[in-house]
Amino acid sequence: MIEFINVDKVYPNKVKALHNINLKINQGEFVAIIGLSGAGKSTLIRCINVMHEISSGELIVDGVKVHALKGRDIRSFRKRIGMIFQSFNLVTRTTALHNVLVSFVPELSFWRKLTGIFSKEHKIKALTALEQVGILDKAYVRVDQFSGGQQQRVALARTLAQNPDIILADEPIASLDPVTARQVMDDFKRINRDFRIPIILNIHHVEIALEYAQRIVGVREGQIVFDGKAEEVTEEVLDYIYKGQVVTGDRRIIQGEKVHV
Ligand SMILES: Nc1ncnc2c1ncn2[C@@H]1O[C@H](COP(=O)(O)OP(=O)(O)OP(=O)(O)O)[C@@H](O)[C@H]1O
Repeated sequence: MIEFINVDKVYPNKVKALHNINLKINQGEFVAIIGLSGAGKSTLIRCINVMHEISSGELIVDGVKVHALKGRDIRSFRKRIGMIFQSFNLVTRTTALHNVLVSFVPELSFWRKLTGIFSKEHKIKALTALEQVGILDKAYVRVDQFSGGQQQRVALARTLAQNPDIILADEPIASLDPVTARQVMDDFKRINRDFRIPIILNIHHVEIALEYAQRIVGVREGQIVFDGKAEEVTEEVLDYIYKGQVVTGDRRIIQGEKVHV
């Protein structure tokens, strides 16, 4: 479980990106974070794997007090969390298989690092991960010959090969066309369903978020202003998340509760 308790994040330039975040995400959930550009979505996600440190409050992941981790403990904690980026972060001049194998480099013995020879076990794990995202037949193709969607699938395979406890994705479909974006979202959904890995992603495509995620967290100006099921997200809720307006005049929705104003 991921738990934010009264979390604030203030960047060194004094921008307060998160204000008093209280959020619990359970095993197996598929959560989409939505909100305007600059609302704090990336910051929220990146605090979970300590790419950004929280400024105050507590962040607890599967019993680990993440806010108290230091040095080597941060590095080993990060290994348990898969991270997918908009830009894929692949080594483009090499094959899909090699891109997945690269994720095993930190655990190789000195001579294997030196020779670049991966074990049979690592190769099986890498090929299995490529099969899980449906591109096993392209294992030996260089990724610079891949479409954006295929590249994102390689990135997902690389993450899966690490057996992550949680998958975070920061705008994973932002640079993909709508058809390819849905294929990548299908992969996320299948992985979430088959392995019960919680998936937390931030996304600008609201209609895709509502189609795929079970739970929607709306962020505005660093605060959670909506937290509820995808089915509960109406036009009115979207107006509230994106514009701060209460369209029908009598309801305000804060963290899943409907508060009369
Ligand atoms: N490294 C940083 N240093 C200083 N300020 C930052 C940093 N990263 C983000 N910010 C600021 O924090 C606020 C939240 O940014 P964040 O990137 O989390 O928003 P976002 O909702 O993910 O936006 P987008 O959808 O455009 O990616 C913004 O005001 C942004 O300018």
